[in-house]
Amino acid sequence: MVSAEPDLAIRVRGLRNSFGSQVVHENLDLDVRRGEILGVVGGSGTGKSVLMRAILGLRPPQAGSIEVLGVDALSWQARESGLIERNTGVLFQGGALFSSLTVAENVAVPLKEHYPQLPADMVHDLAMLKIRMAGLPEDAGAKLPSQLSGGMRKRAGIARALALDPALLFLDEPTAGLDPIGAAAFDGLIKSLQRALGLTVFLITHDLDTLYAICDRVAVLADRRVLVAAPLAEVERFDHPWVQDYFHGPRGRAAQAARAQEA
Ligand SMILES: Nc1ncnc2c1ncn2[C@@H]1O[C@H](COP(=O)(O)OP(=O)(O)OP(=O)(O)O)[C@@H](O)[C@H]1O
Repeated sequence: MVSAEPDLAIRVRGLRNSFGSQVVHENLDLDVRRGEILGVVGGSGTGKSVLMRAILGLRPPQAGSIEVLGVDALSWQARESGLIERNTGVLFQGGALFSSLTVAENVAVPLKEHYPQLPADMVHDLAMLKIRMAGLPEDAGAKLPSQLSGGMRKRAGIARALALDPALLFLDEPTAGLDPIGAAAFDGLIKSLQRALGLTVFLITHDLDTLYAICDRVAVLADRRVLVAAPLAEVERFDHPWVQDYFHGPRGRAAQAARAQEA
């Protein structure tokens, strides 16, 4: 069960995922290093979310191996022990908060599930701490998700993802639907949390600004596998039509120019 590569937070080898006759991944390999923010990009339908769900153990693959924090994620021991679940926080697309619970109650859900013996006032205090860490005002805790703006709902989702003090954070298109200023602020939050807490972050995004602002490396999904996983400068030079369109099309050029101006 102990990994031969302790600097890797996630190690995927030979992954195959399919739905009926549709093969989404074939022989896919990916490494995520401890303490990095890895941006995961690719065209729509290339299987970014399916990959995240496989790593999280939500949908077993047809073939391949997945190690998370040195543990074989596909083994029954990993599933039974809840070890990976306790060490991972997830922000799904749209936030996936319970609409009938307040923000504080939402953040308390994983705490109550994993630590049922914790006294209620301690659960509440911990939930409020995570809410503040996510950059929300104190009074957001008592509100329902429907009473928050889209950006605040995403912060509430981050607060819940941090509830169990995870080592790994999974974010599925965290800035989708945010205005550029809100998106930049959210990028800043992810980066500062990653630094302060030493998190490893697996970040699915279509947002070029996010890639340039906070990602240490970028993995590109295409042709059913990870084409390249490397620092941006290297990925930009990768010879593949999708990569060239994405990074050197009008939006890619704009994101690069914005970065150059800030530097
Ligand atoms: N439960 C499912 N049943 C059948 N097909 C599915 C299922 N989940 C995903 N797929 C298919 O797998 C492929 C990859 O889906 P996925 O959601 O991972 O793409 P994605 O890269 O995250 O796309 P997007 O950028 O649009 O969110 C798609 O063709 C999708 O239709």
